[in-house]
Amino acid sequence: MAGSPLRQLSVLIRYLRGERPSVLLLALLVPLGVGLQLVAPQMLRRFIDHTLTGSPADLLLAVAAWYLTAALGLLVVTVAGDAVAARLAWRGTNRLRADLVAHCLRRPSRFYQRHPPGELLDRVDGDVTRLTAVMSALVLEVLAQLLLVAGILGALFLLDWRLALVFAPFAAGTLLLLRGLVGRAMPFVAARQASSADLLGFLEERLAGAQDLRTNGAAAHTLADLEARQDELYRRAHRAARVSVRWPATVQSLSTVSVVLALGVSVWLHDRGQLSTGTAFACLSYAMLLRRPLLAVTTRFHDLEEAAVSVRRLTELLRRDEDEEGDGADGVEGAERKTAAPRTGRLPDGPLGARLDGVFFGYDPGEPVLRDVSFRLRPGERLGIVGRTGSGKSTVVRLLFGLQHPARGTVSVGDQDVAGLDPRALRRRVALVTQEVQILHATLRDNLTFYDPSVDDGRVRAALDEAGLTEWWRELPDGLDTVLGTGARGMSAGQEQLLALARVFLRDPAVVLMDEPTARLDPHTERLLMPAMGRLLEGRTAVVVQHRPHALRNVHRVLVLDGGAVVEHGEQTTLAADPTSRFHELLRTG
Ligand SMILES: Nc1ncnc2c1ncn2[C@@H]1O[C@H](COP(=O)(O)OP(=O)(O)OP(=O)(O)O)[C@@H](O)[C@H]1O
Repeated sequence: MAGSPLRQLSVLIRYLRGERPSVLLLALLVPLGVGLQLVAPQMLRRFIDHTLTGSPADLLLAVAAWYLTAALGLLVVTVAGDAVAARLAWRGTNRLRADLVAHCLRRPSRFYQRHPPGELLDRVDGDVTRLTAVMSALVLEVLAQLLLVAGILGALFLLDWRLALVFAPFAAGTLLLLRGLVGRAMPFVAARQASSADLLGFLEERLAGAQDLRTNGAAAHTLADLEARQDELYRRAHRAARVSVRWPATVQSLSTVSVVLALGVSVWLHDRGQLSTGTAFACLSYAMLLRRPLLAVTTRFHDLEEAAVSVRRLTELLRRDEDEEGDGADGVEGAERKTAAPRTGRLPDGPLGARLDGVFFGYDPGEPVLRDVSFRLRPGERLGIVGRTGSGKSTVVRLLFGLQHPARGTVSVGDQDVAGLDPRALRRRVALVTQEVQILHATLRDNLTFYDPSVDDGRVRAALDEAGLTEWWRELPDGLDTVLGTGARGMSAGQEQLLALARVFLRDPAVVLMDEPTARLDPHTERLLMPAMGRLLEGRTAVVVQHRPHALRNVHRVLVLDGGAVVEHGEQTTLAADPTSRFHELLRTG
């Protein structure tokens, strides 16, 4: 029974820390329940023997009363044990779930590329819920049942040592067989669970993009894809079930053998006058009782193996892979980490400049995305970056925001190397606006303050006004308390983007990074956003990435990237007026 599933499950023990009273109560209830189950056949034995020997009625009544008391006691103990175990399991798994969510929140973007939301949901909720059921069953059933097997053998020994001699090898053999079987189904269960997570990831992705799929006529293909994945899941689930069902069937047959054995031995000893009728009956009761723990443990195997696979998947998710995923605290991709030195640097108050010096960078080794990129922005200066798709524009922004670090060269903000800055300190002074805006299912206030109660409503209102959302938010039914997001009040794409700007106004950063914030907006909405963007950039150092060069406004200088290299860099007005410049050509060709 100390096979691999139980070893896997032992990692859960740390989530039960602080639950000592409940664990102690269970440690009391489990043997008590086992004891009560063991005394019942003894009562029966006495009752039968007293009946056959013509004992007085009040003695028989007393034995019957004790039998009933034991049965009632067993009921109470079982219910109490179940309640304590369930509470223990819920508290433990809640801690595990919180640990997982905290871990996911610290992971860098690459982690989310590797684990789509559907798959994470399957782990954080599906796997953890599976464990809730098994954690209570594990503590109660497996321990109690093993104890019961030992107790039954002990009771048989007390009845007649020859009975124990017959049953001990049988029980030991069955347990040994079970031990050998533990873990056999795990690879199949793991394959089924992986397939199920894959299906959930697929569903989440396709449902999120339902509108695009429908408008582009890809619905039929999605359904065909779904069918293939469902078939695969069915095949794997079927295989796992086939392997898992073998063991209960084996134990069921062996249990039947044990009852026949009990009958045979009891009748033989009874016939020879060496066993009273009551004792023969008690022996039969114990043989029947022995089936229960063996069968329970066996049928629990399936759950145990499922849980063990879930634990393995969760441990894999929780494991920190420094080389691949960064240190988890700052969202920096580890492969691009330039230095392992602690990032504790702070930025000075007041306006900040920004610069890149001879920066080389690649997401994958041997594939440079930026090549010797340099520029310098004085405090309050604004740079526009243009270039074709894939030329490396967003990557420059990601480097300045500290999401990645260069392989060679230096990226600095406020004359400090970003690689040495505390990420939280950096993000207090540098803000990033992209085309992706996440609206939380929370109040308008919380959507701006991110649950920081120290931000007063006056500042929140001022930020909304500066973003040009005055009319909109004043018409909301509950003002700042109006709940936004999924299933609540809907917002247009332009309003969402303005809300993203309001978040930045509220933080009042020294440096603003804009990565194509208007890319998903139509030209009309884009124009509506321009005044707010102008106000946000005013007086701040900024880098604005634009795919469409004509949309580039409010910048002093322009940098043109091509294939990761700077091919042009100069004053926006000068370059726009020079018909030989790349910027002029981009403006002309759009
Ligand atoms: N996370 C990533 N992992 C691997 N390669 C990436 C990653 N992000 C971007 N790239 C690659 O790096 C190159 C530059 O990408 P980047 O997003 O910086 O270009 P861009 O100029 O901003 O493009 P666009 O205008 O389409 O947004 C591209 O070839 C892209 O495929």
